[in-house]
Amino acid sequence: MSEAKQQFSAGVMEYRQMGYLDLNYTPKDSDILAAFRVTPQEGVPIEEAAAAVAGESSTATWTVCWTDRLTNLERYKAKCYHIEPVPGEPNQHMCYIAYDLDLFEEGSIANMTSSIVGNVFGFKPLKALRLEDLRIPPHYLKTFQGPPHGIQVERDMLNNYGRPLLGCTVKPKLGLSGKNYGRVVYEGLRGGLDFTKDDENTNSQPFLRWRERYLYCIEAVKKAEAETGERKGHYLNVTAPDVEEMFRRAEFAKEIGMPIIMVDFLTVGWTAFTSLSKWSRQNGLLLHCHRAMHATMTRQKNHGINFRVLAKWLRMAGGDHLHTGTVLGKLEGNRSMVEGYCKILRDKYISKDLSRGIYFDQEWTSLANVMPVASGGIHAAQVPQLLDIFGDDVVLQFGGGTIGHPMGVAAGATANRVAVEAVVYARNAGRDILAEGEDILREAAKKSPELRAALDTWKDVTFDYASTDTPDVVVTPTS
Ligand SMILES: O=C(COP(=O)(O)O)[C@H](O)[C@H](O)COP(=O)(O)O
Ligand SMILES: [Mg+2]
Repeated sequence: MSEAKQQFSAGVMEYRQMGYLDLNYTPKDSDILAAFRVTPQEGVPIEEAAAAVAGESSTATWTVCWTDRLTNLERYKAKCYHIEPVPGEPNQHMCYIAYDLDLFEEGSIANMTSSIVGNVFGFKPLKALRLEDLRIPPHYLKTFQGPPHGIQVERDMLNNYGRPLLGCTVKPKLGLSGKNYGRVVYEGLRGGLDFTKDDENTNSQPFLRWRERYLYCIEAVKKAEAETGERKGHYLNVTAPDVEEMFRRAEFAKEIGMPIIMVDFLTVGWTAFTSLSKWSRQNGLLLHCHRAMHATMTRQKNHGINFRVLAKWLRMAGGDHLHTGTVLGKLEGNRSMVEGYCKILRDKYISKDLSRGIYFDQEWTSLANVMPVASGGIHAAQVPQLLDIFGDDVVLQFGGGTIGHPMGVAAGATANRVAVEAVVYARNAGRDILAEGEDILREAAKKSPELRAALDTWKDVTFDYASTDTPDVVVTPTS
């Protein structure tokens, strides 16, 4: 039987016979490309596993369907065009798959995720599957709005240049009354922070309903602005049980004059998030994005979705801030990986760089960029390393590292602000902030009892655990 005829004979057929493996295919500029880490079940050849991933994430099912002949399946089939073994991991291969642009609805991350990370992750012949990276062509990017504002507009709104922005998550994150909550916000902002924020699960619980929290927070922001002459903000979390309620909260945040809101973009879902992003641009509010729930899919190296893919989708759907991990703090984050996420969020063009886990070149066309947020178990003594890792365009968020200060919340905020200004000043004067970091902070602490107390309290606190997610290819610097 000829190959074409065989392809349309009734019965079950291997995916590679159905044309989902095409190692001679040259991807088109307009194709969406995906890099999958594939671990097949024992006895399943990698070529079949790779073809199945391409098939199940595009047009295929488990048997031949006569309706396949009613369309141009050749065009709509995703094609695995390249397979390579993962160094040091005998059961894993990187499989590169190309998808035709017309497989995806314009401007819809919901549609893209239902396709590329849909059913295929539960497919029985695979032991594990991880989406490591995507190449999004300009043709598709231009159907997205992207971040409502971006880094430059944010700095202009805040009139704040040349240093990292400083934030703080209110703690305890649950249980405070509105008045006490507002006091933390006011103390943090008057002490020198630019932002304070609701935590991911601070929504509208019985002990503190959202409207009351919003009113106490705006009062604190306005008071701190009047006292310091600086622009301040508190990210009001608008995450809500339904979309209508989410917008009710966002509208109220705007009405009372808060310049920024926040949302847990994964738990509200891509459709709700994309609507909120468009609303934020139309209404001139910055949109901070907390990534609660991400580690359920990003943390294990052999299965799930790498965070860099979530970061790309977030930049497409449109957030102004995104949590990226801190490298040094209490939560997962290998340095090379975090540097890669920051490049994805901030740069206009990103080159393939396997040492940072970046599998494709990526041109961002005219989409605005996103401010990374380093948050989770960080404190003033780490500012030299944080500045070395993140540079200036970042929000450094110290929750416990502000509110846990022995002299109080405002003193905690002052310690962080003094540390950041001293290290930025030293760097700008040409000093080596990594080698001399401790001296730089100790010198600054001579005139700042707040910083001295912070250093004495936290200087030895580190979270030194092995990362679960590291690059496959480690490039050692030559000089
Ligand atoms: O509550 C905090 C940090 O509090 P603290 O500063 O007291 O540790 C944030 O929710 C985490 O940063 C989230 O993690 P990530 O930023 O990795 O998404
Ligand atoms: Mg939190």
